[in-house]
Amino acid sequence: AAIASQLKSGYNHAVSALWQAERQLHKGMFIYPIFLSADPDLEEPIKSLPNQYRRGVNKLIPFLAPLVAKGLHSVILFGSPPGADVKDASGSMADSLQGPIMPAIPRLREAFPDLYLIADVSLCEYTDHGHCAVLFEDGTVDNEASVARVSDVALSFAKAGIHCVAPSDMSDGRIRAIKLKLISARLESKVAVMSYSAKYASCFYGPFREAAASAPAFGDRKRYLLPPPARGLARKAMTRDLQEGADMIMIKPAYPDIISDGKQLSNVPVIAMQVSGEFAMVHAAAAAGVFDLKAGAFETTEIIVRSGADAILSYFTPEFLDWLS
Ligand SMILES: NCC[C@H](CC(=O)O)[C@@H](CN)CCC(=O)O
Ligand SMILES: [Zn+2]
Repeated sequence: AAIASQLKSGYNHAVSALWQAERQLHKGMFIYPIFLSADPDLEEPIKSLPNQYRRGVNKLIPFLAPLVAKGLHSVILFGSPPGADVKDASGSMADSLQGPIMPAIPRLREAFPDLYLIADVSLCEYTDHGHCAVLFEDGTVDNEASVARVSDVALSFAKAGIHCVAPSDMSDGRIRAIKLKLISARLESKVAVMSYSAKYASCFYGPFREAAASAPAFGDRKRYLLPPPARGLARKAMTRDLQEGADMIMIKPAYPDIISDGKQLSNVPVIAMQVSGEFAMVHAAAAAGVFDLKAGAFETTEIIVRSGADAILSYFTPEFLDWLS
């Protein structure tokens, strides 16, 4: 019994301590969130998100080149729309050739042939009401119209050459609708669907909404994003999206228990997003002297990976490309 009680021998060296980590951080698991502007030459810092910028494609390509050389494997594109004057009820700028995403996809594919390109599919940056949905007159979500619109946007991105569409709207049935449209376009084997399956009505999205001008004009997202105390609903949403054909499922914010549940339920990659507020909190804590920034970035990310995440959307991606060998 005394012998079994000895633990320290198992991690008494950096190498055996490394082996205690069932899952290792590596560059290939980082997906860098990009705020893409419709103005091709724009490059402006985002106040609420340390070291993050809104960029047009002409500035984004030279910015990404050294990161790709350092081992960046994937980016996810979030549109930051040209301005409120072009927003409307159905978010028509989302997949417009005058919008931020459509013109950039072929440019990025050509500039970085090996980079895995993901596009967020959401309407909130483009709708005049700021919701990730199409609404009825009374302001409630019209699920059928939302599914139709979101799946059309996903198909547009697919036709433009994106590798993976990531619908973040949480409309019921949008995964099946997107899959069917990809099949009808003969793109079902070329374009993956990464479903934001367990997306919560979290307070941790604040900095993003400032970055992408995507805050709801009225009300909140509580009627279509999951209530933070919910756990069974997340399991139900993840199971449903997997049955509808999701190639990967995403959890956001990066809640460890929900990531762990997702890993149990899923035979495909489980992706976690360390969202803007979680990222900004690490910076704010480090600035307040609570802990060293690098230590905080590593530990919060290692917790996400320990919980089961196979890939992570992280605003710390550029730093990890330097920190990881
Ligand atoms: N749909 C895009 C914005 C959405 C938050 C929201 O619903 O407002 C998240 C991305 N899908 C924000 C992510 C973040 O905060 O980093
Ligand atoms: Zn949205």
